[in-house]
Amino acid sequence: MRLDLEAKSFGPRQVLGTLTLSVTRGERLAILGPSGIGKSTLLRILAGLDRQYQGQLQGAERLAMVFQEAVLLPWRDAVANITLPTGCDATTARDWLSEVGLEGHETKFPRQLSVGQQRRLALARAFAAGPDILLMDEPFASLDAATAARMLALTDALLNRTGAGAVLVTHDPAEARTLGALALHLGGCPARFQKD
Ligand SMILES: Nc1ncnc2c1ncn2[C@@H]1O[C@H](COP(=O)(O)OP(=O)(O)OP(=O)(O)O)[C@@H](O)[C@H]1O
Repeated sequence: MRLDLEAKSFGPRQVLGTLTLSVTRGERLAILGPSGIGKSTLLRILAGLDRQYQGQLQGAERLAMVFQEAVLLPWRDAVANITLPTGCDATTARDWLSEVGLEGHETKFPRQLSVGQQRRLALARAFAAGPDILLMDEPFASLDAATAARMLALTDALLNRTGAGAVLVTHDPAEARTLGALALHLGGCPARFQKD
């Protein structure tokens, strides 16, 4: 996919300026920058969730998104949390649960899972959708350091195994390095990609 952005504004306030971003299967990008600079706004444009901008988005790739909060269906068990949004069958869902270390938790509801387990369920759901590109908005934030490191390693392994590309929004350059992602730094007003 490729985004040629000219401008993104909220009302009279221009948040993002001219920038170009392209990513395909097997490639990994990280969007870095301070709080409020426009990282999530940029990711929402890439995801097709925000169409109110000047510019062009190209690409027919299959996308899946992972958010900072797991955003699960509270009244459905772990398997249904994967089958309902993705349309995959229960066997595939169980396989993905096992891939993320949630074997034995198939019939649990989100509230019966720890925060780290809920995040892994959200990751399993994202990969079960068979994405070409995984869009991730701070998926490792607000986890304790050990859990975040395990999630990062798991994400790396699953991206390797599936060949999916990734765009990671993060505050943390170390996360970008661990994933081997090309780091793009947003800065300025309106924000653009800064040269290193
Ligand atoms: N729906 C909206 N309406 C008006 N302003 C918005 C809206 N969404 C975001 N903004 C503003 O756009 C700017 C960029 O927000 P964004 O959430 O993209 O930043 P961010 O870099 O992801 O920040 P953080 O790292 O804190 O999540 C902020 O100043 C924010 O207040």
